[in-house]
Amino acid sequence: MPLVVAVDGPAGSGKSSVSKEVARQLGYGFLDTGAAYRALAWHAEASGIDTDDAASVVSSLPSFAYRIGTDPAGYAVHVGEVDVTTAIREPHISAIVSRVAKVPEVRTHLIELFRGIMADERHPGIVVEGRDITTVVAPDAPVRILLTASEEVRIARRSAELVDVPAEYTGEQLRRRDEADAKVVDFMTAADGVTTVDSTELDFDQTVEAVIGVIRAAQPEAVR
Ligand SMILES: Nc1ncnc2c1ncn2[C@@H]1O[C@H](COP(=O)(O)OP(=O)(O)O)[C@@H](O)[C@H]1O
Ligand SMILES: Nc1ccn([C@@H]2O[C@H](COP(=O)(O)OP(=O)(O)O)[C@@H](O)[C@H]2O)c(=O)n1
Repeated sequence: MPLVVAVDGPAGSGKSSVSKEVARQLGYGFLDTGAAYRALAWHAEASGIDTDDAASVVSSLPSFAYRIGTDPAGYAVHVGEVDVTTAIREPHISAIVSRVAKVPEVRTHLIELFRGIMADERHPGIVVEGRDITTVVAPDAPVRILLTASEEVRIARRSAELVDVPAEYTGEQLRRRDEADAKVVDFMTAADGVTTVDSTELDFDQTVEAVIGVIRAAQPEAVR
């Protein structure tokens, strides 16, 4: 089993970009778990399923042919033969993803898939990021981090990525999604043994350094 670095946090805190860069610098694998929930929402929509109906969402699981690599340099997400890497980031997917993520059968199914990917990892470590990694997916991970930032900063970061979308819409959507997601798992407060990294006042490189610092403190032999 590789060394697991578990990272949770709210939308726009930097989980994905920071975890990917940490993995690259340490020669580890990287797993973005949110991509699977997004891809399932995409798949349900593409199959003409009503994402408000939990039973229909569950019925789409057997045909959900999900593939994601763990190489931080070659990040790509596929459903069957379709490359959905860009499509799953679109605002209309962000708007419906919480509906599929709250279905217990969906979570059980995807958590099993994540654990399989972690067990198969060939790099010496893997950085796994999402909402329930430190508490449910890998509660025994030797390094567990909650990556946070103020809501204002998180909205500003997401808005900077979505230049064609009005900032008020992006802000409202991010707030609404965090609120819905927080009813399913708590990713706003650090569980016992989880170290908080607050990136509000840090730039990207400083945040990467802070996360590597937490890994170094917990596992000195893992980081030269
Ligand atoms: N500490 C930081 N300072 C400035 N920008 C950051 C920082 N961390 C992440 N970003 C940027 O903010 C945006 C959102 O980060 P992302 O990794 O997608 O967050 P999450 O996966 O938590 O939603 C990205 O454009 C990323 O490059
Ligand atoms: N471990 C996880 C990861 C994501 N998710 C769900 O997947 C959605 C997309 O996650 P994401 O990490 O891509 O979202 P961002 O933080 O990048 O905006 C979240 O809004 C949650 O509904 C989850 O329920 N559990």
